[in-house]
Amino acid sequence: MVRIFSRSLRFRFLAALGGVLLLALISLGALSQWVIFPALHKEERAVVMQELEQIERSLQISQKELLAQVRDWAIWDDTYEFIQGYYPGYTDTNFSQQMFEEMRYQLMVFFNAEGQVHFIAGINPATDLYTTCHTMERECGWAEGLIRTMQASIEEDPQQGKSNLYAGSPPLMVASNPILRTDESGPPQGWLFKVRPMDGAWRDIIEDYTGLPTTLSMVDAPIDKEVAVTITGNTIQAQRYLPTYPHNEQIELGTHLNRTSYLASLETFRYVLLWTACLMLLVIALVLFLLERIILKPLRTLTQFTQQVSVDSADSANLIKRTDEIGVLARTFQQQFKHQKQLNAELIELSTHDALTGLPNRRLFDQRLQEVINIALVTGQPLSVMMLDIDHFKLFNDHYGHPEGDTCLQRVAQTMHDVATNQGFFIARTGGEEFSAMLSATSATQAIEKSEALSHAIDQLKYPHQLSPVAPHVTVSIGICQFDSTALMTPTALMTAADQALYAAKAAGRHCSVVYTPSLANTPFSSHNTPP
Ligand SMILES: Nc1nc2c(ncn2[C@@H]2O[C@H](COP(=O)(O)OP(=O)(O)OP(=O)(O)O)[C@@H](O)[C@H]2O)c(=O)[nH]1
Repeated sequence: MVRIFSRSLRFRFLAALGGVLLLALISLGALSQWVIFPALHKEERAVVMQELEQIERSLQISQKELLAQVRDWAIWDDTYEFIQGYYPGYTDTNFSQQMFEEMRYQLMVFFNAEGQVHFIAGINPATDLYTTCHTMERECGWAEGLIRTMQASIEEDPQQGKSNLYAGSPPLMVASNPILRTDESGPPQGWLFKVRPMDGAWRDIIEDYTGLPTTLSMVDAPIDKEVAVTITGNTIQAQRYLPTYPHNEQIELGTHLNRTSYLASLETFRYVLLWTACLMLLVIALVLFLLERIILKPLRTLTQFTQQVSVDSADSANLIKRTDEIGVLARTFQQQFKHQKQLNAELIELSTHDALTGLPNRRLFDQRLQEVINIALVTGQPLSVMMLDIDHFKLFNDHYGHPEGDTCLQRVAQTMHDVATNQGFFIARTGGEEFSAMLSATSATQAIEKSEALSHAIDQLKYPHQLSPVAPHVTVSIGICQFDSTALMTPTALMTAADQALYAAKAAGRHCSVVYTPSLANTPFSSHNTPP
């Protein structure tokens, strides 16, 4: 059963479809895992990196702005005079805590042409007190470290005119420029440094400007990469590691992005994926249902139909009525069946009937005889058989010719058939001009009556037989034998006995009926054509 199912069209189709479906689902999963999800993630990284670049640009703008401011002060004749000691009122006129706070400066340092401190102004980050000094001692001691770094920078690069980031808490933005005349003629008379803290206020400005969350901190341990992207829970962070002067520390400038929208698109995609898979399953289920209804079920019915299992069922009737290919096939099969049935019937007729007379032949007679003997044995009813032979038929043939002999055989056979049908017994042509009859529920005495009816009917034909010494017309001799159930006669023995009775009839002058008696047992048979 399992084997038949596994070979069936339905199973093979289901297996193939299952395979295709599995493949499609695996492909969908693989596509999501290795193409779509990474693409979404890449896009998310690109977005956060873009935002970081925006913040970096703002930082650069901020640095340029500070540089522009320091340059503005450094290339100013007042400053030029001040650094040479010609303008004593310069500091009173131009410096105040308010100016530092408005400009968000932490420190301004003027160096003379020898690189020595000329003037310092700044707000101490520890005390928030505004101080001005001419040396880096006492009130301005807090700035000493910074000032030494600036001096090292001047020694390293007297050209200055640049902006650097200095390590610190908070980190610092430092811009410097040589002090020159307004027309920038002549050698520099010193250097001016401006320091702006990159504190919370600075971050707020950057955030206002970019609209992006910004983080800024010193890196504890050095990191050997310029940029990093990390994901923590629902947040993706991007960090840029900026070097500080004099290149021994790093500032981490970063931004972060809430992944809600990314996770939402991921969720939407998964949802779409799930629904696609469900839809695929639904479509396949629908296809299978339609396939079953439209093709497989009719095919099954057609198969049963072709196997002749349910030719007459309602399903088969519906099958015949169909207008599609299956209907055409079913009608073709039906025609074939009819034709085959007809051929079979003709074949059976040919194999069991005599071609000349149309009467049953010996084969059918022998089959029936065995059956009626079995019935007689069961029911105990009498059974008789007859053997009939046309008298001097050789003379008939010799005189009238073989074709006329055939016609005579047909007329005699038809007459005997009519009588047999009328009297209710079975008759067959079992030899050339020899016929045999079997009479169920008939004793030998009753059989004599029927044999006489047969003989009389043939006489009535008055079929001319000029050379017959018996009569001027065709006559028959008949041998009769009743089946002896007690002796358990075989069909052959029964017919042999009837043949012996026929021989006796021939011997008795023909045109008569003789019933078999045991005294005839030694009579030679099948020689009813021989007695004179
Ligand atoms: N026309 C024709 N003759 C046949 C056919 N079958 C057998 N015969 C003839 O029937 C004849 C039988 O002859 P015999 O066996 O000598 O018997 P008979 O001449 O009838 O003599 P008895 O039987 O002794 O009366 C033969 O001449 C066969 O040729 C047939 O189909 N057609």
